[in-house]
Amino acid sequence: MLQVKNLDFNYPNRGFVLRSVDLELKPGNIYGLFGKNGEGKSTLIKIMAGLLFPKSGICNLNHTQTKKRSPKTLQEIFLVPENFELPALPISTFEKINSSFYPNFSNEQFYGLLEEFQLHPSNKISTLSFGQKKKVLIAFGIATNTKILLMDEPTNGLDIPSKSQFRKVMASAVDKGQCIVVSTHQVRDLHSLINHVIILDNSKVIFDHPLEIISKNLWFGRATQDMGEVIYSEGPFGGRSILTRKNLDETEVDLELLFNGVLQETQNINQAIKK
Ligand SMILES: Nc1ncnc2c1ncn2[C@@H]1O[C@H](COP(=O)(O)OP(=O)(O)OP(=O)(O)O)[C@@H](O)[C@H]1O
Repeated sequence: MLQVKNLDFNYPNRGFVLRSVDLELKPGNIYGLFGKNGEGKSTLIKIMAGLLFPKSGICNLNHTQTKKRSPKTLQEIFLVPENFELPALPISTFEKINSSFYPNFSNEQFYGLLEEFQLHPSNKISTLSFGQKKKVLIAFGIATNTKILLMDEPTNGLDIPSKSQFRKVMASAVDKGQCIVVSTHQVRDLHSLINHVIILDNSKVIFDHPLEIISKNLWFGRATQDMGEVIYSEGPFGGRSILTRKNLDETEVDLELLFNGVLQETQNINQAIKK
């Protein structure tokens, strides 16, 4: 569905932010996009949304380059950016003006989500807090039912109850055939939500695997000496570790541990997955 091939990108007069990036994003998946500060997550998401153009290589949605910004392509992509400005209008007026750009927009879904987020259609957007504005945009983004839904740090600005509300809404409200990309540092907020992990480091994609394959091949937890070879460990012996799974019972993927492990032991972890 969304194909990124041999993509390079740099801002004017700056070094490369992205180099030789290859990705193949498929419908029905929720991708977690991780990377340290400044590794290019927002840049990649903006390229996917057709807001920035690659220096070389391609980013295609269903064989059409997003940089061409054709209406047919743009009506199938929605981006919830990290920072944004919304007009000083009641939420319902914002919906009426903007929903017409998205042929699969569902009013019912949008107003249902607003209710879930305890917002009223008559609320004037300019009077809302940043977190509440973000909820308006998240609800709107989900209700667009676009083929691609891109979310850059969606839980940034949400309070603790709203973060679990976000997970609940995402799990139940998103179309199961959609392709969703969520970039965040708050890996715990994506717990039980994503089913594919992408990690950017040093301008490159260094990890790109489905959660199912990760949990099939890696073991996460506090290891004892007889359990086998530790690939990555945090703290002294007995700290949280990643092991090759072999005959060990399946464990839940610890996203934070995986992220730290991949940054330190990129090759060994990728090898353990490909064995
Ligand atoms: N408009 C811009 N002009 C020049 N350089 C930029 C611009 N926007 C971002 N950069 C640089 O590009 C690099 C990647 O930035 P980007 O915002 O994509 O990273 P990120 O992974 O999303 O970071 P964070 O996790 O901090 O949000 C950084 O070094 C940043 O300084």
